[in-house]
Parts: sequence; C-alpha cells; structure tokens
Amino acid sequence: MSDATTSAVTTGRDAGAPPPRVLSIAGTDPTGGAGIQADLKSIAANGGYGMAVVTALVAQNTQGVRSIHVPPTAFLVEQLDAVSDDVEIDAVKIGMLFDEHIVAAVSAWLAAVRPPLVVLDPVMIAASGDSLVSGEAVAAIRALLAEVDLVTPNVPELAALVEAPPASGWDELLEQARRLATDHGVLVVAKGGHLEGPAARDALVAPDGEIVEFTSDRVDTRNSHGTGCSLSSAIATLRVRTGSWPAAVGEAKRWLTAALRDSDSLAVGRGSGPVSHFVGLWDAAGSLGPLGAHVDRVIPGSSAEPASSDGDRNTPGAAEVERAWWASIEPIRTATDELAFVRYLGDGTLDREAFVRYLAQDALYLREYARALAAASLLAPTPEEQAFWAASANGAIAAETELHAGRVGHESLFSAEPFDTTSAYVDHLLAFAARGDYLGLVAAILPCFWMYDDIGRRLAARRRPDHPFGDWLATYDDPAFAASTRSAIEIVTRHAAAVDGEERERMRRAFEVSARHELRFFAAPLQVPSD
Ligand SMILES: Nc1ncnc2c1ncn2[C@@H]1O[C@H](COP(=O)(O)OP(=O)(O)O)[C@@H](O)[C@H]1O
Ligand SMILES: Cc1ncc(COP(=O)(O)OP(=O)(O)O)c(N)n1
Repeated sequence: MSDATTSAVTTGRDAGAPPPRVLSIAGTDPTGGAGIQADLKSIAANGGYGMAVVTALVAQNTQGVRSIHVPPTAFLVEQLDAVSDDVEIDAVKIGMLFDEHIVAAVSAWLAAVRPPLVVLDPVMIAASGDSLVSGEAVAAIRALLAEVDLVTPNVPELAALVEAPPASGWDELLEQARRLATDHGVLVVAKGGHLEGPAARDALVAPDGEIVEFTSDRVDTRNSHGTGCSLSSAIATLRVRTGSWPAAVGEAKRWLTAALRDSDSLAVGRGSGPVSHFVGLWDAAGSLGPLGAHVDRVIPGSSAEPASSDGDRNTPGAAEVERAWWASIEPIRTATDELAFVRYLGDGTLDREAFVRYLAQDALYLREYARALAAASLLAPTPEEQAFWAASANGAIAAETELHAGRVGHESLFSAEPFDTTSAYVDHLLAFAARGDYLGLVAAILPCFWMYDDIGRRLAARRRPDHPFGDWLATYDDPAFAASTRSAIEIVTRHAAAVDGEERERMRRAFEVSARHELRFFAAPLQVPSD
C-alpha cells in the first residue's frame, strides 16, 4: 500500500492511550442487528468506545422495514455538535443518510470538525430489499465521497455510485471499485457478499489502482442482517488501533466471519438475523456460564456457592484463540508486509536472482516442513487430524517442490546451502517433533499456513498480464490451500481452547516464534547470508 493508505504507526495505539473514540452517525434498528445498534456493538467488540448520533428512526426487524421517521435536520446538527463540542473523536463511521438535507448537514459538520478518520457505509437498501434512502440521496452521497477516507459499498451500492448495472462477477466489481476510487480520490472496500460462490471476497482498492484482496469462506447462514454496518464500524475502530487500512480491513473481516459463523446461536428474529458481535468475548468472559459466580464471600453449602470454577470462566473458545493469536502477531505481519522482498515481489521489481535465492531456500525448507507435518500426523490424537497432516505433508513435498523445481531446475534448487534463517526455522519445528510434543508442533506449524495464505492472497491480487512473477503469484491464490489453512487454524485453535492457560500460552509462544521465522525467511533473500 502507498503512503496514502498506510500510516507510519503500524503497531497499535500507545500503551496507556484511551481506546479509540468512534462516533457512528446512522439510523436505528430496534432489533439490534443493523444501524447504530450494530455499530455500537461492533465498535465495542473491536476495542473502541462507541458514540452515536441518530439520523433516522427506522421501524424494522429481521424481516423488513415498516416505516422511517427522520427527525428535523436541525436536531441532527444539535446532536453532532453536542458530541464534538465535548469529546475528542478518533474516527467517524457514517451509515444511513436518508436524504440530501441530512447529507448536507453531515457534510457541513465534517468540514467544521475535521475528524481524523471518516469511513462511509453508503447505505441504500436493507438486506430485506427495502430502500433506506430517498431518490435524491444517492447523488448527494456520491458528492460526500470527497470528504471521507474510505467507503464500503456492497454490490448494488457500488453500481449506484458509479451509475452502472450491478456487477455480476468479481472482476466487474473490482473494475467498478477502481473507477469509484480513482474518480473520487477515495479508498474503496468493495464487498462481494452479494456475489455467488464458496468464498466471500472483499477488496481494498486505492485511488492509484492498487488492490488488496481479503477472502473468507462463505458462511452458510441467512443471518446477514447488518453485516455492512458491523464491518464498516469495525474497520473505523481497527484503523485507529492498527494505524493501517489493510490491517484494519483484514482484522475486521476475520472478526465478522467468526461473528457470522456464530450467528445461529443467537436465535434473534424469524428473518435475516444479526451476527454474533461478541463471539469469543462472551466465551472469554464466561458470560454464557452459570450466573452467581461473582460473589464476595461464599458460605460453603449455601445456595450462593458458585456452580463453576474461576478456571472455567476464563476459558476462551477456539474463535477467541484464533483472534487473539492473529492479533498477537500483528506487528510481525505488518513488518513482513513492509519487507522490501515482499513489496518488490508484489510490484514485480524484485531482482530475478533474489527470487531464485528465495525459491531455493523455500524448496529446502519445504522438505523439512514436510517432515514436521508427517511428525504431526504420527502424533495426532484422532484419525481426522492424522489424515489432515499426512495430506499436508504430501502436498508440501510433492506439489510445492515440484512447482519450485519447474521454475529453477532441479539441480540448482537442491545444490543450494540453507541460509541460517532457513535452518533456524526448521530446527524450531523439528525440535517439537523430536520431543513428541504434538501441541507445540502444530502451533509452530501454523504460521506457515496462515501467514503464507494471508500474504499470498494479497500478492496474487497484484498480478497483471506483464508481471514477471505473475504465474508464481497465481499459485498463491489457490482455494485448496485456503481450505487447508482454515482446517489447520481450526485444529490448532480447538486444541488451544481445550487446554489450561499455561499450556495455551506455551502453544502461542511456539506459534509466535514461527511467525518471526517467517518474517526472517522473507527478509533473507535480499540480505547477504551469514557464513
Ligand atoms: N455468507 C457470508 N459469509 C461470509 N462473509 C459474508 C457473508 N455474507 C456477507 N459477508 C461479508 O460481510 C460483509 C458485508 O458484505 P455484504 O453483504 O456484501 O454487504 P451489506 O451487508 O452491506 O449488504 C463483507 O465483508 C462480506 O464479505
Ligand atoms: C438503520 C439501518 N442502517 C443500515 C441498514 C443496512 O444494513 P447493512 O449493514 O447494509 O446490512 P443489511 O441488513 O442491508 O445486510 C439497515 N438495515 N438499517
């Protein structure tokens, strides 16, 4: 990403700084799944302090919109001023703006207050198909783009903004997003939730045409009410916390996918229900456990005696482990993204010799990584895990090495000496294997799946017809590898959630050390190897 899209501050907010103060300017949903109610939950779930200014009161539920009441514009302005006269605002998320008068009032307030970050979700139509804006609002929202940093249209909203028919496929969606970003000098998160297919893809598109893609499995649920509201307010909050737009979008999507997966558990409404905003947090806080556990003094044998132990209350679910571990390596991931090797590989300016050095080290690494995977298969406690790691070992040694050999030539590939970084990484993995430590081993194995899949998808998105490493980048965009990565994450985080806190932290450290090895591995081809 260019300087315009990534700030220098990439490692989160300063210790001791307050949580991001994020203002939502949006309409309401009395069932709590969309609009301001969703925004406040999303901001809180992602570590921010939420504030809310209401633009419209919407009588709606999970099945549809019944009526809309728009308070006088002067009252909207009073609400906005009441917040900004008193509170320092770190980011603003704008949602439903019913008509051009509302848009004008918000626009004037933005010009006067100049909040540091503004995310616009150009809400037009609810999931139920009901319109949430008047006919004139669309042109006014288009004009508002000049005053925001990032806009998050879904398929029909993007089409309305670029005055084209709704995109029917991914490439058309990207093309429309590129046009919107360039014409209005705004970052665009094009959301592919309304497209067909097994994956739910979004893309962050910059005005200079640079694209970063984010892909998750499509969750099989009808509970998509408020996903756009929740995503945009999460992005606003996480942008303050991470200092980086790609990191904010990636984290927000990861969180939203987990919230979608858990949405059926809420059982709210008979239509398209809300997502589970606090998935993971409720598990971590033991909020779903028996009540009455927090008492100052317990008389043994009395009815006030807690039904579960403190240990139970502090046990996270797998989704929370997934989020916490991924967040814990955010500085390592950002540093990897910023490596010259990764940037040059992406934009095609990487020196050919450095590329070959990388392939040779990768081939050496994969041979040993396959041994680590085979050891995981040997130690696995269930036939499913045994089969999964065995298949992954096969994939690593056969497919990937074949791929490398096809590019460099078998001889030059295996005559290379391992760099110290390669040996250190392999030793870290094989030490767990040698000790028969299954949990440490699979935790250490995970970053190679997870970080490679994450970086790879974003690199693959930068492919263009004349890209010198285009065919190589294409191999990163492999849905089968994405599916294996998901399985690996689920196996490891399920185990981590099931063990006690000390063991979980030991696993997380093994995971983090491997993430550091990944960083060094990507850095090595452009550094002079040590003797
Ligand atoms: N079934 C699904 N599984 C996973 N992610 C989804 C699903 N549906 C939507 N999303 C994600 O939710 C977010 C909102 O997407 P979308 O439905 O396109 O927008 P909106 O809610 O504004 O109509 C995007 O990140 C999209 O990829
Ligand atoms: C008050 C209000 N604002 C926005 C929406 C639309 O929400 P969105 O997140 O785009 O999700 P869908 O429900 O349309 O999928 C809304 N319904 N109400």
